[in-house]
Amino acid sequence: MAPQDVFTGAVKAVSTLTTGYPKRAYVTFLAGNGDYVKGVVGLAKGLRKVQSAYPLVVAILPDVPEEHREILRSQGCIVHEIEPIYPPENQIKFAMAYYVINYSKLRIWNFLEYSKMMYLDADIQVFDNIDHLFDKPDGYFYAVMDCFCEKTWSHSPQYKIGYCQQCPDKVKWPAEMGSPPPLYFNAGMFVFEPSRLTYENLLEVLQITPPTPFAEQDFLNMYFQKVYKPIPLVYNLVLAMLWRHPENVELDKVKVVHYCAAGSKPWRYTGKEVNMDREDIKTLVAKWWDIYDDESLDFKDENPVPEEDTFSRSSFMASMPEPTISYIPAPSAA
Ligand SMILES: O=c1ccn([C@@H]2O[C@H](COP(=O)(O)OP(=O)(O)O)[C@@H](O)[C@H]2O)c(=O)[nH]1
Ligand SMILES: OC[C@H]1O[C@H](O[C@@H]2[C@@H](O)[C@H](O)[C@@H](O)[C@H](O)[C@@H]2O)[C@H](O)[C@@H](O)[C@H]1O
Ligand SMILES: [Mn+2]
Repeated sequence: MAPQDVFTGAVKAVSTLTTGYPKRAYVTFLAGNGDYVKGVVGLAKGLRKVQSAYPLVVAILPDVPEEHREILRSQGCIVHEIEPIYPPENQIKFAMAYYVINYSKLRIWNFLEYSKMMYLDADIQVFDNIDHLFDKPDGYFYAVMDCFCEKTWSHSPQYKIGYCQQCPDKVKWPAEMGSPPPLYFNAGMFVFEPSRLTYENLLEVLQITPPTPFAEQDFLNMYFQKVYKPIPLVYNLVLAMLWRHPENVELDKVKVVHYCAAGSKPWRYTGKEVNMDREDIKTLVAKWWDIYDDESLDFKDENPVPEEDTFSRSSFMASMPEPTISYIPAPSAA
């Protein structure tokens, strides 16, 4: 079966069958014992600030230390340990060497207790409520279009001729190069449906797909090409858009900011890298810190439950209908 056929024919997630209630959640990914855990804490607090109705699940690799896992639980996150996924043997030079760990993100398709999820990178912040995206019709893959103008794309034919899907009429795709590349999304944010069938097929297809510079982002673009639906950039502002395509950006309307430009990770920000001394970047980094430092946004655990109950409680909560009130995650599931 071609990838997209498997996707559209996918079996609904178990949760819809067992509870009748569509279980929804945000999900992010955390690897290593470094400082990305600060990104996840910021994201958890940002979702609380916009009163999201859904919990934040964190897919963590085994190398995330217990201390970091505890920090995440104390912030109301539901912590799921996953096994890494590696691409087939290859000599590829990834755009960033650490991108090889990002294939592990694919485990989230196996989070079958949820019928619909929104993946958000840990270097993303949500400044306005975006719960409505969960109501988008099933059967598609929703994400924001990326930009090809940064040096990270210098390996690509589009970069070499100065073509970018964000401004397809500026440098037109030459007819002699065939049809222009299909619309390409940034994989830092997307709305998807967990499914056993899709999950197993993703892993099968991955093992026969030669890796490419943008790792799992390239792979996901290939896999979901036929069912990909672009959504407005207000849902994932890739920072490079500010200097590459300012005409496409209305900063005061942006709901989600993706701190993916080199030097823009707020928890590591020095302002020294190219473009990092821009006033809009300084403002966006400060906005991230305002949330991270806001103690009123810390999770209040009214009825703590000992850790060993975490999973039983979360599976119990998994069978309960979604809370219709603001973001109060399973008291102890986190
Ligand atoms: O050391 C790392 C590197 C990456 N990540 C996770 O992998 C995602 C993708 O990496 P990154 O956001 O740095 O890629 P970019 O969007 O900047 O290309 C991050 O947001 C994190 O969720 C992580 O947990 N630890
Ligand atoms: O592993 C590949 C990564 O590729 C993407 O990041 C890139 C991409 O957006 C480029 O277009 C930008 O130029 C670059 O800055 C940025 O880091 C995703 O954000 C990330 O989640 C992950 O999938
Ligand atoms: Mn990112």
